[in-house]
Amino acid sequence: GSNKHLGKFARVVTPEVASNTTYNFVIAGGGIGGLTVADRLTEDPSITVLVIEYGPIDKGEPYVLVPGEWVPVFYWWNGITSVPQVHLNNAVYPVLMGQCVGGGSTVNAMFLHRCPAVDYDGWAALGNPGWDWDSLLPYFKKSENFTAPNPVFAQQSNITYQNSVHGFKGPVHASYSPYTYPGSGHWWEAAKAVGIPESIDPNNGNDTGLFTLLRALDPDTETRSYAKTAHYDRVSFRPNYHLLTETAVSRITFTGKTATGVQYIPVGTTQVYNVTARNEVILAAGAVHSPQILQLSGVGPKALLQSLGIPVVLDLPGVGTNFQDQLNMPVTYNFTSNVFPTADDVQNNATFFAEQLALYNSAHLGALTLTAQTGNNVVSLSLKETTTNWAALIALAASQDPASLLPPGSDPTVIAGYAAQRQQILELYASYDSAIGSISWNTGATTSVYMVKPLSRGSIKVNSTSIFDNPLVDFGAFTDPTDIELVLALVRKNRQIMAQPTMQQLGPLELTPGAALTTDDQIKTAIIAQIVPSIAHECCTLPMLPLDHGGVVDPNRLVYGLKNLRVVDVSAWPFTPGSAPSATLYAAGEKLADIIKIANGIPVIPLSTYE
Ligand SMILES: Cc1cc2nc3c(=O)[nH]c(=O)nc-3n(C[C@H](O)[C@H](O)[C@H](O)COP(=O)(O)OP(=O)(O)OC[C@H]3O[C@@H](n4cnc5c(N)ncnc54)[C@H](O)[C@@H]3O)c2cc1C
Repeated sequence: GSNKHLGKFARVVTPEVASNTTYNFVIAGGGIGGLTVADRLTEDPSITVLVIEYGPIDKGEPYVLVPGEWVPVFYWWNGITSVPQVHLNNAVYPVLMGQCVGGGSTVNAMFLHRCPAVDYDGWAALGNPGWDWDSLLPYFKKSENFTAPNPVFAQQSNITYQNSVHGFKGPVHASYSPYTYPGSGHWWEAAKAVGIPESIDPNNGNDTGLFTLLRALDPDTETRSYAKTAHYDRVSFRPNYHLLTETAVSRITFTGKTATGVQYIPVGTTQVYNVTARNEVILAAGAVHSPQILQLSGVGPKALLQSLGIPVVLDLPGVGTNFQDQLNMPVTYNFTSNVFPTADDVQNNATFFAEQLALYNSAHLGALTLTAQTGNNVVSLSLKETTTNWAALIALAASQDPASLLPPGSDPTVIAGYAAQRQQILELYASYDSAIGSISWNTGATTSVYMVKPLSRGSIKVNSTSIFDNPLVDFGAFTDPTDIELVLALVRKNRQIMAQPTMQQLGPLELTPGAALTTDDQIKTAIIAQIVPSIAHECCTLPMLPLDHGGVVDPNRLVYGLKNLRVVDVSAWPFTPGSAPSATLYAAGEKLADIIKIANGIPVIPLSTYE
């Protein structure tokens, strides 16, 4: 590896230094959850923390820092694909995730959005006190450094916001790109024309309606704000915060049922090291790899572990179940009279790109302040706002037998938890405040139709005893027949928006799925062929649910049946809430740091300090 032990204040350590040190906390994975918690725990100079991250530290390349130069193919888990998706013509799909310090936040599309309050309330209702909206809101504020847009620009671009729901002293920058493509106004008016209300502020607990995207963007430089800058660089003077990069945590070590540390292997080597965690081992390797590490450590469904000869520490049936993502049905167009420029011109028009790059470099303005390939506006829709057929779709979902939608032989506790979740989700389907989908036009050839509240469930299962082999990733896309109907409803809603006069002025011709496809069956056939079952919002594979509901962690995120082992990443969510994950992960990381401090007798800094 290329790590060096850089001296007294530098915290990037070698494998040898790490293994010769005893830490209070060892964190597996340096993404959003891991770095947020590491930062807050090391506020106390007497507490030592080691973060072990599989990937490297980025070098501040333009494709990381400059939104308009973003391409999500660097610092990622290259080469992981799903198992064939039975309900998608047996196609296989990439599994996009970040592999670097900062994890997904280094490579993501920078949308920084909270989810609907009722979704978090739904988490709490499933047996998780403390995870409702009211409990999370102070932590959302603590995590955030919100900068209001220039008032003239806000007026021109339909941006509204409520200062009362935002935080102004937190480490993660939240701001609006100071540029809007001219086509945006056409789409905004079209969405209004079909009756979609303008949102006052989609981060106030109701994220449905029509709004402008908020981004994880430093407004002084218009560069990415991410877990590395917010929770690592910002505190890089702390000698008690160690980071070991390009190293895989290969398993958790136990004495009896107590986690005592981890084993790790520098990537590209076979050398195994051990490190001790005096207080806790904290899992933060993301929704695919946290369950992989647990299973390799002997914690998971007994039959799976035994099939690979892994000694069983604890038979815990929920580990690796309940896998979810959100789905994207891209709809593409030819426009006969679109307005120049569009998001596509950043990619396709070298003259426009050069102009915009010069503007960005000189004044931090222009199209490169928007994440590549994206526009600025989104509509987020409840089921009732999506289709008049909503009651029939809820009835269709209610008529399913949960057990028959999970793999044969699923544990009864997992089935019970799935049934409880479905009941909760059906209530959310009936609510005007919870989104089932979102639609956004990039101002050029593509509209993204996201279905964000699936009922289908997949799984993560180890396939070998080596951390360096990919686990089997099954999205389980469309195992519940309701999900495709929801996508269909969203595709039809998108057509309604495109049919409005202000969009018709631009002359859109739908290329895919294609204007010629008009019947439900025709469109559904195209959805099956063209939908992407992931928008890199993988989650929920070590769910925070009661143990008799297939849960893996309790509301304090401690793994059931074991001591000193906690989960702080996206894998602990019970079900996917209706927007993008990162804002929630930053807030949850802040909350979990307080939970961990209290459990370990470490003084907590009062939340009021951050208001
Ligand atoms: C291309 C892309 C676009 C996205 N767009 C958005 C967006 O616009 N808005 C949004 O909110 N979210 C977006 N997301 C999702 C968001 O970034 C993730 O949900 C989030 O980063 C998950 O946080 P986490 O802490 O759970 O895990 P991660 O941030 O994924 O961190 C996990 C870390 O653990 C490391 N790791 C894995 N295995 C091991 C091991 N064995 N040993 C040591 N380390 C290990 C990984 O390398 C990774 O760095 C996007 C994600 C991607 C990939």
